[in-house]
Amino acid sequence: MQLTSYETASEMMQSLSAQIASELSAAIALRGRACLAVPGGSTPGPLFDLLSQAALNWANVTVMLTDERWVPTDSPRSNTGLIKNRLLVNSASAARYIALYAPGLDHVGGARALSQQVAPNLPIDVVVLGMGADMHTASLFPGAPELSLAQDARADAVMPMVPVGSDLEPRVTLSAQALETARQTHVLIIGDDKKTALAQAQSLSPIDAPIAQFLPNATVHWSPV
Ligand SMILES: O=C(O)[C@H](O)[C@@H](O)[C@H](O)[C@H](O)COP(=O)(O)O
Repeated sequence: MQLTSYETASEMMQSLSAQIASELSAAIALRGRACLAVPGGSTPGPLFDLLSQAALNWANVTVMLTDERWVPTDSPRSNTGLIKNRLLVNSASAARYIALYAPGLDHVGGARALSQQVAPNLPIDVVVLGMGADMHTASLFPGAPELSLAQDARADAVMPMVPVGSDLEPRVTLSAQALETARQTHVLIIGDDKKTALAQAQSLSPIDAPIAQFLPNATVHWSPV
């Protein structure tokens, strides 16, 4: 794991956006196309604002979420809303987007159907992971009954998940295998509570701290505020 600390979130977002753009350009130069997976939540909005303006051949980039809340895409809880408003704009509006939501299906049937769409795009070239203070990443939640299935190397590309002990909605998540096989892994976190959680995760197993599985190959980007 490499930890890069920044003084401010703004400095961190600029640096990470430039790194991602360069990694996607390199993937396009090598293979003609690139796949980018990004988190939802409250942290990455400013990263998306910058990345959407990056000069690269977005028509050859497939964008997907690392995980999605199982709510209609016009819900304020939908990560797709965030992606459409802040990433798939400017130059990045030319990118192809695979939404991790299927109207008319529940999160279990939806995960099965979406796996067929996601699998041909693997491996991911660049994944950005968020992390909660409980050490979840994507929607791999500690304590969830579905966690070990999503962490099985034979899991479908997209798996259902219901966070435990909260009133959060059901979700779908990329499987641990789909996330772990990414060619470049960035973890993006802000604040002292997440730095403490990161340190704790390094000595725990992925069952207790799902982020732990991805740290050996990750660059972690952290700023205090
Ligand atoms: O849909 C989501 O909530 C996520 O993709 C999730 O994994 C997120 O990255 C972490 O929960 C951190 O969330 P914050 O950035 O809001 O702290």
